[in-house]
Amino acid sequence: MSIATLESYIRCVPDFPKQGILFRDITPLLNQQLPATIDALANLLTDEEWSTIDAIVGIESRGFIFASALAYAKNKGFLVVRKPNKLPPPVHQVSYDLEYGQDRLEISSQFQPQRVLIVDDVLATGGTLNAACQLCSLAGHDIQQTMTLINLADLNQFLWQGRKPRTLFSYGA
Ligand SMILES: O=P(O)(O)OC[C@H]1O[C@H](OP(=O)(O)OP(=O)(O)O)[C@H](O)[C@@H]1O
Ligand SMILES: Nc1ncnc2[nH]cnc12
Repeated sequence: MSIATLESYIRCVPDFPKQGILFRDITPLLNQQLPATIDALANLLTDEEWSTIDAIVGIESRGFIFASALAYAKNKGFLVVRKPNKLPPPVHQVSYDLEYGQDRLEISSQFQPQRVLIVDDVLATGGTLNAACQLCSLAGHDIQQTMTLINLADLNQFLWQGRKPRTLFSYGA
């Protein structure tokens, strides 16, 4: 399955959830092409790169879909970055800006440091992925790579320690 064919399952919805936002609806892709999408995401890293990863960090909530499926496919551990007041203590917290709003994210501080890949569905302004990177660092994890299904490249120039995220579908820039 080509990347262009997979991309055709993403629906563009103007002015959702607010005027001026072009929302990328991944639900048709999830319904029709989830296994092929997970395979394509897994192929964004080489076997050598996968060998450097102990656990995949998923960002609530759409990030959980891809991160947990990748953890299963690549036989890796799974860690969660969650919205506020969902995780029991002890946690680390970071506040950040969204394309449409403000939020806070948390990670558990109960786990030993691990070599991680951070995964989300969409990279828009980069606030969420940046917050997840900060949280992983606070928790002592070693960030090997970041990955998103979609990069809205007009809205960010995201780099973590000089490295670009791995992305399947990039729009703009
Ligand atoms: O790059 P940014 O501007 O930070 O935006 C990207 C984030 O926005 C969406 O999350 P949302 O908070 O809507 O949560 P959801 O996954 O629960 O729908 C999306 O799933 C990303 O996590
Ligand atoms: N434009 C967008 N489409 C889908 N999810 C998003 N999350 C943040 N911005 C988004």
